[in-house]
Amino acid sequence: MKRIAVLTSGGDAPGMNAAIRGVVDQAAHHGIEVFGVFYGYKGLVEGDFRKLTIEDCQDKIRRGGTFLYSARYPEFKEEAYQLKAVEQMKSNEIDALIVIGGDGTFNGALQLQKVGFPIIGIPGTIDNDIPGTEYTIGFDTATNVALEEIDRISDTAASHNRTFVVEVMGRHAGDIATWAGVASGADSIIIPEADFDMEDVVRRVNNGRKSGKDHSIIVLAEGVMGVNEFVRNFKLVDPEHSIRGVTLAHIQRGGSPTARDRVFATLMGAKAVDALLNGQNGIYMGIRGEQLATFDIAETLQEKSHIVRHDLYQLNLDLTDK
Ligand SMILES: Nc1ncnc2c1ncn2[C@@H]1O[C@H](COP(=O)(O)OP(=O)(O)O)[C@@H](O)[C@H]1O
Ligand SMILES: O=P(O)(O)OC[C@H]1O[C@](O)(COP(=O)(O)O)[C@@H](O)[C@@H]1O
Ligand SMILES: [Mg+2]
Repeated sequence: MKRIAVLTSGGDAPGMNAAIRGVVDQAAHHGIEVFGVFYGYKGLVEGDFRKLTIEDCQDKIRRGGTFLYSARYPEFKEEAYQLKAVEQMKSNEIDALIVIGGDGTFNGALQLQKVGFPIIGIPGTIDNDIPGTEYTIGFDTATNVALEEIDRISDTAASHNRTFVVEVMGRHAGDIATWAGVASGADSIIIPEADFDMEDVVRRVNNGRKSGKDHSIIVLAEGVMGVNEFVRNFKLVDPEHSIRGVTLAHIQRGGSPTARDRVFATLMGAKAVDALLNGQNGIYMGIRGEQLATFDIAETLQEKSHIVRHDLYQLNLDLTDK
């Protein structure tokens, strides 16, 4: 193996730069060249790539986003585009590809493997929604950003004895909501993985107030419903309640990555290179029990679905049941 390529795809996630740096520096350590592909699969199809140097990666570790840029490129679901991507890599003497992204990105990589091109995945998405691994790059930073914003909102909520509904990201996954909710001591956490009853939510909020709380926080995962709809529904049960809604949106995806995101991303980047050198293909790097673990991409995507931490969700239910 003399030359490999790396790309980032789907929603950017803080820590992707650390993973790219891990790939480039580990490859240099083994005397392998790395080509950086710009704009995910779009750049792969269009041949938008160039050799990355150690200098390119210097200092990127502390920056959010991805310096290789990202794209959502639905065309890549078509075989003709996949074959074009393989042709681009072969004509540039690229022997293997490392993809950093979410479940969609992994599906794209699987197609490349099916047509005979070696690939390795690195889970990069703030959603933490890839089956198998307990952790995806960017989840820790996004959760901490959400938490910091909830803390700020709590100051103004308390000053007016208000309830705030804070909508956080996660597409179909309740991970950011669960973790930011438990970490902020929220009165209620609403996630797509669990049914909820608005009467019960209102009861918990009002019981909290009767117990002496001066404000209330509800953390709502975007996959359930929009924050305005939630506030409207809340008011149907308790029309006089002083309640406001906030959507954190893309604020959660930006900013300098946490140490956890940088460290795991670096580890997975470096070990992805080692895996290619060991002849491995079609797997992704993940974390299980705080240790590096590898998972078969095809098997994982076909047979497993992501599971939110129901124990943490239940913990919050218990703690808010007065
Ligand atoms: N089934 C698929 N086959 C081929 N490529 C796919 C497939 N699903 C997604 N992709 C590619 O991966 C990209 C990123 O997927 P997306 O779901 O947007 O983000 P993420 O990888 O973060 O989940 C898509 O824009 C597309 O280029
Ligand atoms: O940035 P966009 O295109 O508006 O997409 C928003 C979505 O991207 C995410 O931030 C990350 O999701 P992916 O990792 O699947 O790209 C989701 O939480 C959110 O629903
Ligand atoms: Mg996704």
